[in-house]
Amino acid sequence: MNKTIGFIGCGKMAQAIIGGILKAEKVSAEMIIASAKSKATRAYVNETIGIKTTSSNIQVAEAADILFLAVKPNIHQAVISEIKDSLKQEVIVVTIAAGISISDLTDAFLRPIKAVRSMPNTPSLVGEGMSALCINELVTNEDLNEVKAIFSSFGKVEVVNEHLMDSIPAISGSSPAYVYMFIEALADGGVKDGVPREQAYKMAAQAVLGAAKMVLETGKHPGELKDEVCTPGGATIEAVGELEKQGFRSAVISAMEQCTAKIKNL
Ligand SMILES: NC(=O)C1=CN([C@@H]2O[C@H](COP(=O)(O)OP(=O)(O)OC[C@H]3O[C@@H](n4cnc5c(N)ncnc54)[C@H](OP(=O)(O)O)[C@@H]3O)[C@@H](O)[C@H]2O)C=CC1
Ligand SMILES: O=C(O)[C@@H]1CCC=N1
Repeated sequence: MNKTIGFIGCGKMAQAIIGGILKAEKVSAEMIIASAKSKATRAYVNETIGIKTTSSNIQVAEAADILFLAVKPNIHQAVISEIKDSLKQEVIVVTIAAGISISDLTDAFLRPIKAVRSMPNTPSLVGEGMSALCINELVTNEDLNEVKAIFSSFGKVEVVNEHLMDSIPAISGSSPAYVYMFIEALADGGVKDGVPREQAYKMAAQAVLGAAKMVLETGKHPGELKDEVCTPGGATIEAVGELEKQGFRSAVISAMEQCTAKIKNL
């Protein structure tokens, strides 16, 4: 792709996206430019990821054909005020910020812009991201295909109606955090029984990866796949019974409700 991709903000999520794009060889490092607040982040990104970095958000805005806003939601508005007069005419602006709506974006620019609201996740770094997108009416089919090509270079992408966007972080944007907690807990349980910690992490992570692939590749209902593991009268159903007793599923659903409530208030 022969487009300059700009990132304003280059923290954990932007680094995962840039790493994913570069690994997929979709865009070369010279075509990506990012700004960050601290010298430490700029030096780290420049040295470890190999892209150009700058302290000037305006420099990024002036260069970008596709401009990612990858700062926290609470400074989104200030960053847009700073760059709004420096954009290329046909730029596509992509926010990754949780809770920032298309109308928040377009209102802040004070002129019609091509706007994409997205919710990616950090597994983008290893090419296994899950991103949801929605667009405004100025984004053409060609623009959308270009944006989808970028997101699909580092994982899967779904276009959704904007009214669902506040619910996506709980499912796929934030959920890697809970999955890591689950992997840690599985490993701790193994360590408790004497399994060496490194082996326990590998076994737990591979079991999660394999189970996820089974859902995606067999097309079977997760409940059916669970039933296939539960040998009648065996050990797994004992674990399943205990998880139900401890409120495993309702804990996950309540956690997601908290996550979505926070997104709506960011
Ligand atoms: N982390 C995740 O898993 C996900 C995050 N998001 C969204 O991504 C966005 C960033 O989150 P995350 O990467 O976790 O946060 P980070 O704190 O890691 O990154 C924020 C970045 O913004 C930079 N920054 C701060 N102020 C400015 C400024 N005035 N101008 C330019 N850059 C600035 C920071 O610079 P410095 O490093 O120097 O402080 C940092 O690089 C958020 O809106 C979040 O909702 C979306 C999906 C998943
Ligand atoms: O914690 C957050 O607010 C962001 C949104 C999704 C993941 N991280």
